[in-house]
Amino acid sequence: MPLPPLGDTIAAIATAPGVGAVGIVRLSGPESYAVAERLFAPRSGAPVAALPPGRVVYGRIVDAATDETVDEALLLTFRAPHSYTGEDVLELQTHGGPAVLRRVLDLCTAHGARLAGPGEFTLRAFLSGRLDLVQAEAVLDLVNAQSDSARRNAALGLSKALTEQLGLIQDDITRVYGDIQAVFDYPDEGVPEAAFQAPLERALGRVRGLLSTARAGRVAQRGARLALIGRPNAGKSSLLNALLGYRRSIVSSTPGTTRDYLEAPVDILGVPVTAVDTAGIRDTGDAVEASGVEAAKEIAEHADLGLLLLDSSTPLAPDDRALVGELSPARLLVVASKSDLPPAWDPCAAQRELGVGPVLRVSAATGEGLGALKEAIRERLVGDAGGSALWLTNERHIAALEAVREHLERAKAAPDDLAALDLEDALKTLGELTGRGEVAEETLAHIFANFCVGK
Ligand SMILES: Nc1nc2c(c(=O)[nH]1)N(C=O)[C@@H](CNc1ccc(C(=O)N[C@@H](CCC(=O)O)C(=O)O)cc1)CN2
Ligand SMILES: Nc1nc2c(ncn2[C@@H]2O[C@H](COP(=O)(O)OP(=O)(O)OP(=O)(O)O)[C@@H](O)[C@H]2O)c(=O)[nH]1
Ligand SMILES: [Mg+2]
Repeated sequence: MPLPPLGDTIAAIATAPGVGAVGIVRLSGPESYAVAERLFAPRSGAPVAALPPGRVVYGRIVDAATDETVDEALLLTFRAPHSYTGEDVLELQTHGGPAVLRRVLDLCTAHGARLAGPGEFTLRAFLSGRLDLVQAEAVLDLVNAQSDSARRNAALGLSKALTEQLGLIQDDITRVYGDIQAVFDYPDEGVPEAAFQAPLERALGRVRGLLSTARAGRVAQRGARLALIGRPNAGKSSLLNALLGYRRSIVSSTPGTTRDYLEAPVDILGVPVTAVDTAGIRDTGDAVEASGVEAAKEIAEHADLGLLLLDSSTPLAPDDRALVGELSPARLLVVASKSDLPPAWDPCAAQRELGVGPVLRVSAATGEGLGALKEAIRERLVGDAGGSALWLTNERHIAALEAVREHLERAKAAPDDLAALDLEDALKTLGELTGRGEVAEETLAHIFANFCVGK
C-alpha cells in the first residue's frame, strides 16, 4: 500500500455524508487558490488569489462552462504554512446536501484538483511537521469518539499530552545512552553506575505508568461488556432496566422469564458499556432454557465484568455459591439485589463466606444503591488508570511502549556495552511511535487508511 503523492492539490468533502445545514469542500495544495479562482466569484469582485489569508468571503460557486450559479457560499482562506495541512488551504462552505457538495467537488476536480484519499489532509499535516504521528492518530480517535471519555482522551492526545510524556522518556534514555558512550570513549574518566540508573529508572517508571492506563484506555475506546448473571428471579432484568432508565427486558415473578440473552448500550458515568441481560442459571430439563443457561455462562466468562446478582430477600442457595466459584474474582462484582425487601442474609457475612469483594446492596425497585453500583462498575472497568489523566488507547502505542519497556528492563540488567544496544532499540521504537524517527511507509499507509475521506 503506497502513500499517495505529495505536492499536487487535493479536494474532498469534509462534512459527513447526508443532508446538513452547511457542507464543506476543502482544498489543499499549491493550486488551491488557482482552482478556487475558476469556480468561486467573491461578491466584491476581487480575484481569489488576492484575498488575504484567514478571511471568510461571501460569493457564488459558478460553473464556468455554463455560467450556472451552483450555490451561494462562503470561502475560507489559509496560506501555507499557516493551515491545517501546512499548505495553501481553501474551504468552500455551501448549503449542505449531497447533490450540492458532489457538484462543487466535481468542479474542483474539473479545474485541476485530485480527489483526496482517506486521511490525506491529516497525512499532509504530519508530513509537513505540523502534527506528529501520535497527534495525527488522536485526530482519528477524536473523530471516531463515541463516548465522552474517548473524546476527552483523544483531545489530550491532540494537545500533545502524550507527545510530551514520550519526549521526557526519550530525553532520559538519550542521556543514559550518551553517558554510556562517554564511558566507551573515555574509559578512564569513569561515569559512576549510579548516574545511569536514576534516569533509566525514571524512564522505566514513566513507561510503566503509561502502560498501566492501557486497560482503561481500551475500555474508553471500545467500551466494555457487562454481564448480568444470577439464578432465576434474582432481579437481573429489573436491574438492567434500572441501569438503562427504560424498560428493555421483560420482568416477571415467574423464574426463567429471560430465555435468551439481550444486549443494550448504556453510559456508565462516561464509560461506554454494553450491558447483557442473561437467562437465570439453574439446572433445567427444558432444552430451550438450557441453551439460554449455556449462553449465560459463556457471556459471563468473556465479559469484562460480571455482575452477579444474589437475591437478598431469599436465603443463599448452593447454586449461588457455585456461580461465585465459576467466575474469576478479578472480573466479578457481587450485588445483593432487592435491598428494599427484608433481608434473608447479611451482605458483610456473605462477602466473607464467599471470599468476594464488597457486596453492594441495590434495589431496582426503589433505585437505592444504583449510584454506588455505577461508581463501582466504573472503578472496576477503568480504575486502574489511577490518577493519570491520559490513557493509552491505541494498540500501536501500547505495543511500542511494551517493546520500550522490555528494552529498558534488559538495559537495566545488562553490562554497559549490551545496555547501549537496548537503549538504541528503545530510542528507535520511540522514534517510530512519534513518527519523528524513521517510520516504514506501510505503517503510515496503514494508519491513514483507517481515516475517513476529507479528514
Ligand atoms: N472549518 C474547519 N473547521 C475545523 C477544521 C478545519 O480544517 N476546518 N479542523 C481541522 O481538522 C479543526 C481545527 N483545526 C485546525 C488546526 C489548525 C488550523 C490552522 O490554520 N492553523 C494555522 C493558523 C492558526 C492561527 O490562526 O493562529 C497555524 O497553526 O499556523 C486550522 C484548523 C476543527 N475545525
Ligand atoms: N421488591 C423488589 N422486587 C424486585 C426487585 N428486582 C426485581 N424484583 C422482582 O423480582 C422478580 C424477578 O425479577 P426479574 O428482573 O424478572 O428477575 P430475573 O433475574 O431477570 O429473572 P429471570 O429472567 O427469570 O432469570 C419480579 O417479580 C420483580 O418484580 C427489587 O429491587 N425489589
Ligand atoms: Mg430476566
